[in-house]
Amino acid sequence: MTEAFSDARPASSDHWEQQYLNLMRRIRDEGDFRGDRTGVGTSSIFGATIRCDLSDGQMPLVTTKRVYWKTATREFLWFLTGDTNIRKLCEQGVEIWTDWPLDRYRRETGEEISRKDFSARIVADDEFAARWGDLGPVYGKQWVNWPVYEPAGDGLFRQRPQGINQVAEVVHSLKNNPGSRRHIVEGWNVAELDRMALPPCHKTYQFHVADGKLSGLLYQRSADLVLGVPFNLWGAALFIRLLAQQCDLEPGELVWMGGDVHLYSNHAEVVEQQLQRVPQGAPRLEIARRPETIFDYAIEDFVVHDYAPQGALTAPVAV
Ligand SMILES: Nc1nc(=O)c2c([nH]1)NC[C@@H]1CN(c3ccc(C(=O)N[C@@H](CCC(=O)O)C(=O)O)cc3)CN21
Ligand SMILES: O=c1ccn([C@H]2C[C@H](O)[C@@H](COP(=O)(O)O)O2)c(=O)[nH]1
Repeated sequence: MTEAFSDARPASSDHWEQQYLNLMRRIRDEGDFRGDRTGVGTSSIFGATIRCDLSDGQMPLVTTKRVYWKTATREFLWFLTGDTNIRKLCEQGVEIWTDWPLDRYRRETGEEISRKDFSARIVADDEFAARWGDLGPVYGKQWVNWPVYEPAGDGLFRQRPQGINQVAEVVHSLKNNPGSRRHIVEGWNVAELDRMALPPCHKTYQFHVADGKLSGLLYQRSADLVLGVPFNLWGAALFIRLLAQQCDLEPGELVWMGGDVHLYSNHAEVVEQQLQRVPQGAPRLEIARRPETIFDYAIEDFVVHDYAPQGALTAPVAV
């Protein structure tokens, strides 16, 4: 390659987000079109990787459209509480999970309530929230309270009052045995999948320490590239940042691996618009406080610098 040619390359070609856009383009051009569970239809490929450097506060925050990183952060902090009821999300104006309980409510009662009214009722009415707002034993429950059963004699089993806190265990293992190959947080509890509103998509996190740096790998079995993945990349990077801070490590790299990575057919127009855009800037996350444990962060602790996203692109979510 000549000097002149290499200078002519757009500065963005080594921007991490180019991997995201290249994947989007590849699925658009080469994906297998099929009907899917939601009835919307997708183009899909199997197996993809995105790698992002997290040094100096860098975050994989998509710049070619506005991504609500505070919403994604609130969702992540909610996972860490172990809560599985959408009420705490709705209270904060986070509606990304509301469509699933709403769908069930409409199906079971036949009532044509709007999403706004449903969410308001979840917030206002304890009993209603308990009856209709729970997603089943999804992410948070498995992360911090994976159920354990122990023999109770006579061939019977009882559930231990406290399940396994995988997140606390990973903090412990990172601090005490950094070279371990077993730093894993798993959401795929096979025995409980049928009680979950949706089986986990970002199902397996693995962490790795080398040279004082903490890297993380997320295996996501099913990936809505337009709506879900920007949130999932943020969440996975945030997970690394929180663990790194708690364990006195520097953030290393995020490796994202997708299984079935897809574009919903009703996102086609958004995809075309987004593919015209060029990634710009390097947003950074500052964590303003170091709380006692990984379970004590609050939304106010997070400040994003240098995020000037291109215009919002809205797309419908397939339920
Ligand atoms: N089809 C589908 N895609 C998903 O990404 C997804 C699911 N289902 N089901 C479970 C969760 C819920 N997630 C969601 C749901 C909605 C948005 C969404 O509508 N995002 C908009 C608005 C964000 C906001 O309201 O703040 C966006 O423009 O990113 C994102 C992630 C991710 N997951
Ligand atoms: O964090 C998430 C949660 C969900 N998704 C997407 C991936 C799929 O489009 C749907 C889930 O449908 P399944 O039939 O269970 O695969 O939600 C995501 O991308 N990220």
